Amino acid sequence: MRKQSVIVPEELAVTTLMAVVADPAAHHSALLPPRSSAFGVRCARYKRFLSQLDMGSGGGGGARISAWVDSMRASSPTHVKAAAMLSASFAASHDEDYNKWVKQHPSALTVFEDIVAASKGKQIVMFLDYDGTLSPIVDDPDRAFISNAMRETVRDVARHFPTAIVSGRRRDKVFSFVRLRELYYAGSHGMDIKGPTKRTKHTKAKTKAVMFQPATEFLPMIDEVYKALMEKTKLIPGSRVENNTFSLSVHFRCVDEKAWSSLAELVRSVLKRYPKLRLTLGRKVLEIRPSIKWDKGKALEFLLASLGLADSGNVFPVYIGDDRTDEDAFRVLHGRRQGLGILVSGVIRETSACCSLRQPAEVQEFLRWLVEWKRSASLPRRTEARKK
Ligand SMILES: O=P(O)(O)OC[C@H]1O[C@H](O[C@H]2O[C@H](CO)[C@@H](O)[C@H](O)[C@H]2O)[C@H](O)[C@@H](O)[C@@H]1O
Repeated sequence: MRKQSVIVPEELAVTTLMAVVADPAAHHSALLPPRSSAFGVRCARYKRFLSQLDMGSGGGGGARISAWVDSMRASSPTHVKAAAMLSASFAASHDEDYNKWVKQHPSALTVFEDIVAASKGKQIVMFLDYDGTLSPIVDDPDRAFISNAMRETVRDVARHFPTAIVSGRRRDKVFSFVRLRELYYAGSHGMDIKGPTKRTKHTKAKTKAVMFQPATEFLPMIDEVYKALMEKTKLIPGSRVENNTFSLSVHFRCVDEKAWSSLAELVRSVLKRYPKLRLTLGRKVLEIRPSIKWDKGKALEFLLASLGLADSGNVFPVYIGDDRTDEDAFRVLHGRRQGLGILVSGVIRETSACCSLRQPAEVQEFLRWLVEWKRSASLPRRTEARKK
């Protein structure tokens, strides 16, 4: 039995401001593979899809920023509103909606048997986001540690399937948390890719050389903006700028809501001079990155190609992520009609993922099940081989 859910004010505030500025392009979410699905539950079709917030700093960017600031103000719940949201009637009606949503995006644990049936005969490739997926969201980005148990689970996963971590963070920072050399790492939202430095049965010698950085020309610009933001954000208590090498994160998790608009204005004023950079919104974080056509979805495609699986019909990529930036990868899977996107969320979210998991603990459970399934599936084969 799944736990009852209550939407938290933070999620509501961010979701509301996203709704105001997002691209209302229609999009359908469907279970993959959509036609030959072996899954018992079909995903619903969404009326609208909130594409990733993209506030280019040039041209109309200013107007869109104001919309963002306005919606931020409008959507920031006061304490009274927050208390009302947590009232019994709010919780009950939200639970009803949430249960409907979960029917459309079933728990990957509930439909586990269907997932492995759909992957039968195919090479599973695992793509894992880091923050909010492998580690819980915490106030201090430098302390978003992965647990030892999760690390061991990911290590086991990598023994059985080619595995990549795809993160908005700096590649070396993610590596310093995860410390598994047998994985692929795609940092800076996929703009900094490196293959495993430890050989596994999935990583042939040549994959060691995998290295791809499509945005190197932006490094001086990113560095300049980092310095400017570090200086200016000193004025906003609780704000924090993180240098992710090919992108920057301006955190507002610890900023008083009353100062959000000042922070947004300040970021806008810096970015005005850099039309080649764009701004997107994550979980209480503004992400600044080059406006090149490269994202986590492209990184997924690049990694499949590096594994020699780009055009294979026999590949089953599984992408697990919690962030809006992960939607790019979910969309790629949707477009390829291949594999499975799993959104990590305990609240209703518009997504192109087919399945859901509520939190990192459930991600770990799912990964463990996958390893167990793979081990037991290869047992008879191993026994046969020993007999010969
Ligand atoms: O792609 P991801 O691996 O999910 O990285 C996205 C951003 O994650 C981090 O920020 C988020 O997690 C922090 C720690 O829990 C939290 O304090 C923050 O509010 C979240 O937005 C990371 O610090 C960013 O650089 C990443 O871009």
